[in-house]
Amino acid sequence: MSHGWGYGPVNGPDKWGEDFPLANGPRQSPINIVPKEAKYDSTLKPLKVKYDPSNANGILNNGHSFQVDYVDDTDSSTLTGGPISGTYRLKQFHFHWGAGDDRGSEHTVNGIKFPSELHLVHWNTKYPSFGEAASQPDGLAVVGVFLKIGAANPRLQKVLDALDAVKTKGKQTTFSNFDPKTLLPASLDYWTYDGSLTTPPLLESVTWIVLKEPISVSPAQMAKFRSLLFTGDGEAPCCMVDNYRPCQALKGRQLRASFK
Ligand SMILES: NS(=O)(=O)c1ccc(C(=O)NCc2cccc(O)c2)cc1
Ligand SMILES: [Zn+2]
Repeated sequence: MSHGWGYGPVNGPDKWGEDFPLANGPRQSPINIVPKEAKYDSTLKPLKVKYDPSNANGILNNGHSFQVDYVDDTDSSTLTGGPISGTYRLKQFHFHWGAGDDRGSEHTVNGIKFPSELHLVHWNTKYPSFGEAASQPDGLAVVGVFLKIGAANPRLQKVLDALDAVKTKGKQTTFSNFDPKTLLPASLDYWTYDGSLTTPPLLESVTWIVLKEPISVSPAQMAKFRSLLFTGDGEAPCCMVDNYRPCQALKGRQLRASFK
């Protein structure tokens, strides 16, 4: 692709392999989760999430999604336990979503797509930085949370209210004092497998931790996600929707469950 990657017919997931050969690698994400094929692993520990709301450090439209960034120069917002060893620091969270409620998530369950999926991105502090960690097989841990259409989710509202200020690619604004733990469902039961970033550079450095229980989102709240643009100011506007990669082959990987 001569132009940047995206989700359109010319630069979308089917074309990413031209510039990013890892697209056809052995541990690509997302995958279809088949609960009956997951192996319960009693040695998996409970997830331990400790976030400091004061680490929230802005919200950005990066042209592919929007993300809320966190200050990650200390261990004040971390993920430990679960399938990972050591301490992983929260770097950012973002979402993927569809043009309609019938699609939008990256992972699927028994082939079912959810309207959206939240990703909380963490990096292993055994490495000096996110960039370094992103190139290591145990460098990143992403917690995935499905969003399901239902009652409006008050926990999402502060994020949604900030979207008007980041409508177009490259726009960013202040975003402070937000604890992403409030976005998690009651149960932290999870599936886990070894995978990759779901966008270029598709690095195979992610321990995926996908929560079984979804959180709710209302149709009106989904409309707020869909009000964003892939395009920058002055460009022909293109709605930011369907920013999800299709499921990739399991290629012999084992999917484990933290619950029976
Ligand atoms: N959708 S995802 O959670 O798999 C995901 C998380 C983070 C990123 C990301 O940070 N991309 C930019 C990047 C990647 C590697 C090294 C870098 O310095 C920056 C991409 C996808
Ligand atoms: Zn993501």
